[in-house]
Amino acid sequence: MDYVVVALVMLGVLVLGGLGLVVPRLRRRPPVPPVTPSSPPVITEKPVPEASPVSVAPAPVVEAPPAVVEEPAVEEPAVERPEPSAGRLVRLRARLSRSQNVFGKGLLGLLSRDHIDDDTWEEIEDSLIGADVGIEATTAIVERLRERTRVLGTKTAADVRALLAEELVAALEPGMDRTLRSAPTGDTPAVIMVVGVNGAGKTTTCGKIARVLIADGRTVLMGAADTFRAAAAEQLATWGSRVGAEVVRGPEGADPASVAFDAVKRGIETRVDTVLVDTAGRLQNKVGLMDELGKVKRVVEKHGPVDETLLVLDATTGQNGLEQARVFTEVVDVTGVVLTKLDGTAKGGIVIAVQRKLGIPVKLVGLGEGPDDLAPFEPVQFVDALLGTGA
Ligand SMILES: Nc1nc2c(ncn2[C@@H]2O[C@H](COP(=O)(O)OP(=O)(O)OP(=O)(O)O)[C@@H](O)[C@H]2O)c(=O)[nH]1
Repeated sequence: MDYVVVALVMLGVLVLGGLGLVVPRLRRRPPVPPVTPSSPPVITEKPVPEASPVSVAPAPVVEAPPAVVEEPAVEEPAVERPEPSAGRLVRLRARLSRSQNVFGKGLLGLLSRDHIDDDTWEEIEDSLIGADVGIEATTAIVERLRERTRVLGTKTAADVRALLAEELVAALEPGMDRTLRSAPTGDTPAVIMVVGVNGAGKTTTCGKIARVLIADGRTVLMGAADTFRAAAAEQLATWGSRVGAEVVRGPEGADPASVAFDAVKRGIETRVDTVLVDTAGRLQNKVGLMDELGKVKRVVEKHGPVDETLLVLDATTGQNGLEQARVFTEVVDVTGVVLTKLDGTAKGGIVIAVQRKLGIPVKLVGLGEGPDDLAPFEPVQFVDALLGTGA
């Protein structure tokens, strides 16, 4: 019996001991059974917690299209702030690199020779003529240089550079008035007409001038009186919208004089400082078209005098452009020249020829296709750029 009691006690101890071992183990285990049923969501959740912002995003993104923040951006085509006009020639001086080769390297090299004989002087003349300075101006420049180098006994490169610079600046007639008459008279805006042959860069120049004026604090309106070429009005409208300038245009083929008249009328009503009138390109030998240009001017003058008539000349057309220019000056009283595309030629000397032939100041120069690649012309800076730094 005792044995039986002892065996039962031992059995009880064993059972209790076994339970004591098992229960703590069960407790230590992660609560697997509850986890297992919910494991599928856990798996999704794993990437999801990190990914949730993204995967949640699709929902708002669906709404995003209407809310696309681009819409307001489309509404207000951020009005640009053009670069100030001051210092542009200095900034763009490298654009004259092709001309710099002629003037800076070529001429300075010749003039710095130890002994300048007649052949060298002829080479110097050829360089100037090749750079479109024109025969008359070249003769005058070389004569003065010959005399001054002889009298002064100039030898050093720096002295030669200074002499050449002086002569080129003198040939550019620095005393000419190059201010752009763009200031209103009382309540009447200044009117600037832009004329020239086809493709010289008139529309582009109108847009660039608007930017120059706006940069200098003026308000501007443009009239698209180039009604031949539908794209011209479109082009002008684009230039205008970029700087917040109103553009007045007529239907395609409309009378350019009436569009120009309406533009000035609108400019007076809205009290802008300056009205720019773009005209269609025309060949100087087309009498009808030249008469039409005269008419545009006369009609605009019903509002008051035209303050500035700018002739746009393509510098790459060289001496040929001068004949065209002369005819324009006869039809409309040209008050200033804009020489475009000087960046694309080695013939920067055309500036000298233009002024000498026409007796009209070059007021602005185009040095590239960029919106702010138009610079007020300044003889000393221009010559400095032609001769290049360190030359
Ligand atoms: N490289 C260079 N290109 C220029 C310059 N000025 C204008 N152009 C380019 O010359 C081309 C003709 O310019 P437009 O302004 O359309 O000429 P336009 O005189 O109005 O032409 P029409 O209305 O057909 O007579 C364009 O491709 C301009 O980008 C400049 O200074 N440098």
